[in-house]
Amino acid sequence: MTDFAATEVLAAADVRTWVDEVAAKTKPASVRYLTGSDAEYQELVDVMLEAGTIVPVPKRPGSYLARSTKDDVARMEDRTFICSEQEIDAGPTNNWRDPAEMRETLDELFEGAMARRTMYVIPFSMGVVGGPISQLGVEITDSPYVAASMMYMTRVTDEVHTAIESGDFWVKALHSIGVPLAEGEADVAWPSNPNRYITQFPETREIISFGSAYGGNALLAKKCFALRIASAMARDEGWMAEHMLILRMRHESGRTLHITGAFPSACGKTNLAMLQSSMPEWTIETIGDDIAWLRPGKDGRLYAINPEYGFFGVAPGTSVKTNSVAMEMMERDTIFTNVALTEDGDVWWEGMTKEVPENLTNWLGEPHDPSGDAPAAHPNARFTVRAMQCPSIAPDYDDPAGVPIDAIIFGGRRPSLVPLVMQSRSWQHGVFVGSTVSSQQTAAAEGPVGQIRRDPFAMLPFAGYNMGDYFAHWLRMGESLGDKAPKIFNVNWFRRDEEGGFPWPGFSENARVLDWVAKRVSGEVTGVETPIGILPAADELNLDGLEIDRDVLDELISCDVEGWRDEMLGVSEFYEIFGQRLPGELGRELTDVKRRLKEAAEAN
Ligand SMILES: Nc1nc2c(ncn2[C@@H]2O[C@H](COP(=O)(O)OP(=O)(O)OP(=O)(O)O)[C@@H](O)[C@H]2O)c(=O)[nH]1
Ligand SMILES: O=C([O-])CC(=O)C(=O)O
Ligand SMILES: [Mn+2]
Repeated sequence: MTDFAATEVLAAADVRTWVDEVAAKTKPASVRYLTGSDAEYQELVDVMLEAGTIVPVPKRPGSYLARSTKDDVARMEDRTFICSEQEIDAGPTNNWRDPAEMRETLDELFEGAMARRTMYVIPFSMGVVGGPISQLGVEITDSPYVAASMMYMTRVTDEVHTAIESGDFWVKALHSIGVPLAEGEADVAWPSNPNRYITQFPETREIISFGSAYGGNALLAKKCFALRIASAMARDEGWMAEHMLILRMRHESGRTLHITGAFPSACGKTNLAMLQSSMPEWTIETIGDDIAWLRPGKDGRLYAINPEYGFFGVAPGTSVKTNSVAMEMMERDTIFTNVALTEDGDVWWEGMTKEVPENLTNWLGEPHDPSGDAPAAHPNARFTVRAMQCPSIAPDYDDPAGVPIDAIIFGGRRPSLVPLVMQSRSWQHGVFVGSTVSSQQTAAAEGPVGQIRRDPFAMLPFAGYNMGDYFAHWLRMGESLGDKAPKIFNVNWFRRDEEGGFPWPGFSENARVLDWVAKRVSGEVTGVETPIGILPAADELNLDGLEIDRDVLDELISCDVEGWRDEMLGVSEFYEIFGQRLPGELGRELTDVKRRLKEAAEAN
């Protein structure tokens, strides 16, 4: 059954055992081990071209467009399960299933699931193989789209087998689109099964995903491993797995700082990571755009790596004006998913240019109707590209030791109330701030777009265990880091004015906020103490060359006491769901904020 001759990969013995077991159950026509070569990538491309899964994008060498079905365009949070032995260990924010029951359900679904398909075995490393913060995994999938995407997003290499053979830990990640073919049955361009399960078994560190081929549901190294499984590993082993970008700020004086930022899906991580600074004294280097693994180093500081090898970014809204770095990065060797196609063979999406080109083919492959409401590209259309193609990538972005973090920034999409930037009073207060992050929902997940929900640490859909315990883990990390802990901030680029516009110009101008963060880290500015945290004093934000009304800006950096008192009622309600698992420290922080707000209200 197993077709070793095809690649001559000497797979690690326990990988082979697992592969044989899965193949015996799922009954693929053949098994193909990948080693990460260009020839293999080309082979996957050829398979997909033949099947109609992708079409070339002639204007961009080595680039392709994949069109999914209408129902397989985003993460599906209601089909995502944490299968811990005890329900309480999944916590109130996760869907829980009993692991034995879940396995039984999946066992049935996987029976013969890969019939007449090729089963790909993909050894991958998150971080450089052998790095002190790195981890290994093997994904099995019957989707060539998933296999090709994994080759861009992770380090696919048979060195993984050598490391496994020498005893290194690895994660099993099993995926099937769940569409076996009957004898002679023709395939469709985007096969997927509407009966979907994205399951994580945090205790045995396993992932099993069925039915969907969409990124977050199927590229199992990403959200399933690097966040859900890794967060559980990190809790047990004293490190952190976070939904964070990582960037380096380099000042013309030579000073450098490293910052991580946790914003919910489609709330600006990729854009901030690739920021083109509007302040000439600062240059930004990209280290990661979505996931950070952090570990205390020998010097007691917190070090972060980007475990990924590529970017799976949101296309709509990306333009030469908003993110020229990303636009340049996508000029070649990019897999686009669910974008529109122009008449002359280029990709297009809403926000890419002001003018909508004529005669677009929309993401469904149909003629676009410019007079209608439907967008040409799906709002969660994505690009997949290797990190090294990014013009702003830090030359040492894959240093296995990571970079020492000076500041952590939380944020979300809040049309009102939440100021442009704020610093927490302490690590503990920062954990309170992170635990209360909330944001308007975006198209990155199925569900109502625009509704505000709590998304603590931007990890609501990604914590692999009880979120109350996750808060406690953050508090513990702060205790052990002591005065070497990064400073914690909160930002909001998404305030709206009465016309629905963004009063803060955002994008490159966010450099001005990073500049204030840097000055707070060095102690060059003092800020103003308010009940919710430290806000910039009126003259502390550098506004040189920026056209913004002073009153508008003042409102963006003020504390609306009454608004915040209401907000804290919502936080109290949210905290109740954690019961006994809510760390006492956070309850006390909430009481303190409420008291400070009350005092401020009475002083007025
Ligand atoms: N108004 C405004 N929009 C922004 C800003 N930064 C990003 N956006 C828009 O927000 C959307 C998502 O931005 P991304 O940077 O891709 O978000 P992300 O957090 O990386 O998203 P995921 O890949 O889903 O994790 C895009 O349409 C951006 O154009 C900003 O500063 N201001
Ligand atoms: O995981 C995905 O599918 C895309 C992504 O980055 C997110 O939703 O945060
Ligand atoms: Mn992103």
